[in-house]
Amino acid sequence: IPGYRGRDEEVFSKGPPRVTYVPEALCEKESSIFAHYESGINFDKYDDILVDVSGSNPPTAIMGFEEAALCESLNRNVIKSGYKKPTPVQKHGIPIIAAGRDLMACAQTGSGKTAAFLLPILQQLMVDGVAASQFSEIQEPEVIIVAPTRELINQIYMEARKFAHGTCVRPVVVYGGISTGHTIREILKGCNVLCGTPGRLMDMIGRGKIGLSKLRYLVLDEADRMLDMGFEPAMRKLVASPGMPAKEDRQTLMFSATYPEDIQKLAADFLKKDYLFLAVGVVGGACSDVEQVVVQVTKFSKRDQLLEILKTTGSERTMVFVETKRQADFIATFLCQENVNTTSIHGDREQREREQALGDFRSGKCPVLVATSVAARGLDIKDVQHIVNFDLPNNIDEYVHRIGRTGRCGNTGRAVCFFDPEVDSNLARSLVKVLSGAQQEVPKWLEEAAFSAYGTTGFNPGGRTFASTDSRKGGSFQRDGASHLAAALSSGADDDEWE
Ligand SMILES: Nc1ncnc2c1ncn2[C@@H]1O[C@H](COP(=O)(O)OP(=O)(O)OP(=O)(O)O)[C@@H](O)[C@H]1O
Repeated sequence: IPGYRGRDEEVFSKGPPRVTYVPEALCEKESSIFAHYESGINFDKYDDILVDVSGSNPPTAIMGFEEAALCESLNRNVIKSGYKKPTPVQKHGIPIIAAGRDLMACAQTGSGKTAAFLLPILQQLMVDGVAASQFSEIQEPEVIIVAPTRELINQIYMEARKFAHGTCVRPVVVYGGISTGHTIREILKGCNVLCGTPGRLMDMIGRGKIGLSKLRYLVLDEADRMLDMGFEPAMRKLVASPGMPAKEDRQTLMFSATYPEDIQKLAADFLKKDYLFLAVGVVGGACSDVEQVVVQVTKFSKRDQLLEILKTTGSERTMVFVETKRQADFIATFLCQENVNTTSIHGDREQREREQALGDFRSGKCPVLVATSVAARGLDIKDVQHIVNFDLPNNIDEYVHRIGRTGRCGNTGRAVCFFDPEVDSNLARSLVKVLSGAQQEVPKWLEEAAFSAYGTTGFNPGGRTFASTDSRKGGSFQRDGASHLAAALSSGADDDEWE
């Protein structure tokens, strides 16, 4: 029989082929573990951002890492990471978490949210003296961290590994697109801090490799994304899993740069009643270290305009965001034909290819990365100077995350966005708000587009200078109707994790 290769061969198996990809082993050299880029000239300006903590009895903020009373190894790792002074989300977040409180924290992109939760959690594990056991067939982590994409959870894992270096706390990462056998072997070597995307995480729990009875910390990074329509069912399933401590018996921590009010309300289901809400600056505001430029285009002129921009950026790292996976392939191919060194990342590429693409971009081998929204959130890549929104997303929060891939940690960056009035006018109003909120110039034509798109009632682009908006306060935050729904539907189009 043609193609017959024996009874147990994959030829006859149903469903997608088995994933066999195993990522390369990580470099164990300290220079690699602690590799970092420098904070930028605006790092100290973080201190000028208004901070609002709401909820009862918040602990006092710390001013320096020494006040965090970290143990010696953690302190050493903080120093080796090049951190001299905490950012605002760390100054407030660290003592809140150390005090055992639940937290919903909102702080601008690139301002150090990851360390704000990792450091106090690791510190507590060190105090309690946990040690990963290699001899157990079921591993029971003290900490679970979830994030929406594979590359982001891997990055969080790398941060956890860095801060836990030289301690007996063992972080492990699990995500789709890599060999399940490999994942299980890594878990069984011992696991205190489990970083995972929801699909693979639930799979490991379902297979009985991960038990939840020792869980003390549940962290949702990009929390608004984790609780929108795409992932909410998985999160509900996770907290309802057998053995999962009730919310009263665990600490639940949520972080993001954006928090639609409806999501905040829903998030409260996962948090203790007396959770604290920490807002650094404007909830959902863009990072003001990113210079934002909006260019009016037509769908026919975009490609040439992109080429023009890339001529000026040269070998500086640039991320080009597009709306669909097909468009990503198409634009990447086009740029390669024009001799621009380009790679691409999106949900239809194999994990091996995705990691290669990100690696080539990080190293500078390919200075241009064409990406879908799968790369919009959380990724922290050195020296990304430019963002181009070739296609605008249909939701402003997504825009805020995308442009936040530059201008990180006090560095400056530039984001150009193509605005095609034929298709993008529904975003005009919120775009004007975000631009003015970040003290950026608003083009006259865009302001007009915003007026004509929505009428003038209640439209006050410059009005929101500081609006901490804990939804429990009743909220002064106004959102465009149905934008959250649109966001959920659109971002679901290229997110991870159901294998
Ligand atoms: N206190 C600090 N001093 C110096 N560098 C820091 C400090 N805190 C964080 N960093 C660095 O700043 C960069 C951005 O941090 P991080 O990725 O945690 O930002 P974020 O707030 O989670 O952003 P996003 O919203 O995009 O996910 C990282 O490279 C991190 O190592």
